[in-house]
Amino acid sequence: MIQNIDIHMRMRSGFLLNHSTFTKYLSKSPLTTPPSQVLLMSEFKPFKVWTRWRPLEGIEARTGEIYCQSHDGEGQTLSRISITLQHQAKSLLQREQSWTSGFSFNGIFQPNDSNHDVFERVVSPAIPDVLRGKSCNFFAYGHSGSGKTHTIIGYEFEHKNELGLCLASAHHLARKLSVINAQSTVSKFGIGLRVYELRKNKAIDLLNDGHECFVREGPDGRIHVRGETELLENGKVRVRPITTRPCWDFVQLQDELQQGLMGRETATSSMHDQSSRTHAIMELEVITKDLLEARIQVNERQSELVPVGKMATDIYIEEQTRAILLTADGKYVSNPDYKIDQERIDAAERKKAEFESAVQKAEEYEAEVFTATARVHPCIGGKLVFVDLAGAEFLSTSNTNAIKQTPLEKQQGKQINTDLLALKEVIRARSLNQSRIPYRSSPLTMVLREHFEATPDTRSAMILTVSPSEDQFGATMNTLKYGDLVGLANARSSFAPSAGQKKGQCIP
Ligand SMILES: Nc1ncnc2c1ncn2[C@@H]1O[C@H](COP(=O)(O)OP(=O)(O)OP(=O)(O)O)[C@@H](O)[C@H]1O
Repeated sequence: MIQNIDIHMRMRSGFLLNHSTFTKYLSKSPLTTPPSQVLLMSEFKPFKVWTRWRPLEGIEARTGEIYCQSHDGEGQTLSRISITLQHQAKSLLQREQSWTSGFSFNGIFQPNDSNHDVFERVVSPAIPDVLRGKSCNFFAYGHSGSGKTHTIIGYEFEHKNELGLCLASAHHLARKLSVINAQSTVSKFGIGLRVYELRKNKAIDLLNDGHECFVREGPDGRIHVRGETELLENGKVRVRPITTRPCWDFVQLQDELQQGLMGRETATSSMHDQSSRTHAIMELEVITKDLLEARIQVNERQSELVPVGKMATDIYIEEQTRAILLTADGKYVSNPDYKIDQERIDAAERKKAEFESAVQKAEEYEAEVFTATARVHPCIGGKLVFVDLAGAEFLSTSNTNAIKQTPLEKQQGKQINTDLLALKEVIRARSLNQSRIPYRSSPLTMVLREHFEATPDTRSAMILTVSPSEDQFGATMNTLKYGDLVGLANARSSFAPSAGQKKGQCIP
């Protein structure tokens, strides 16, 4: 029998992890985010912004190509982009027919650049960080059909040059780990793969037959993505974490990833009929067998604690309820015939404490395994996270090539746009240094918070995928404007004025 049990219920039922142990692990445990509700400027964590133009596709050639120029800033590593419509579009005002960004882009990929070129410039420099145990995140952002899936996952698995960033990174990382493994007799390092997609308010575990998971903010202010809670036959409750599949070589990982992604939902967008209708998140974490086993032990102990904690709460409530009476005029008064059985309550609390202590021990053991493995090599826990966002719908009436959608597909398109609007607001709030970042607006932004707040010394990046087709000018401009906001915030943060430097000197 499977039941969905709200994570908060575990707290109400008295299931509380030891706080210091809990905090210690959350920084490296999968799928949890730091508890910051308010992101202060001092905590602002920028990431790089790249743009990738995709080639013009057959039918698009009829409507023409956007005129695009890029300019490198003098003495800067950042570039700016100008785009102009070559043909007059009646639906747009004159001022809407061209646009120029600030110096906000770390690099611009041209239509003939391969996935391998993108990997070499964007992700490859981050691998040494991952091998030092850090976390690096890569997002593809762009409208439907602009090339996000092509970039992050890829479509041609037989051609090494066209592997998407996720697989190209896995290939690279697996090679590095095999060298490390050859030198170590103590630990064998592998890649723990997690693949899930966000559909509306749920996370779907693609490595576990599409089981539903829930994105929730815990009472500790952290975001948890956890699988279904099951009530087993022996009365045990199991809170399933999202699946981590250990992969010991690249071929195994590629098989697992491809298999998992087959369960991803695709449908017709206004641009094409194989559109990803969900946001897919792929995590590659450096793991060992011992670490995964220690995590399983933590999960087992937590599962054992849930019913015991609930029992303690139930007994307490039962005793309190028996001790009061409801009078005919609707008032609660003490029941003179019942004396609270404090011994019963205390016995249940003692049992709960015993199980809490078992959880704590399992967590401490996990920490020991982690620390001991990190002494062998610091790569343990290093993470690469790839996010293939569902494409924003291009709703312009001027798009004569738009494909017809069913009402359900239109509805999905609206949901995607709502999520991406929330993302845009988060990006805007960050770029304006607002004290409150609206991460709670959508499950997407809740999950992405961890990635947005990644440590400042990582090489995390957003890749804006854009189409050169004139009939997608508005969507392309919107994507570039998002990136511009992020890039300018990046510049502000990186070039925060030091003594003697004028405020805003590096910002156009
Ligand atoms: N850089 C590129 N080089 C060659 N082909 C590309 C490139 N980018 C995209 N394409 C092709 O364009 C089409 C649409 O790309 P893709 O499916 O990656 O878009 P998307 O942004 O993921 O769309 P959606 O959000 O609707 O899923 C695919 O056929 C893809 O192979």
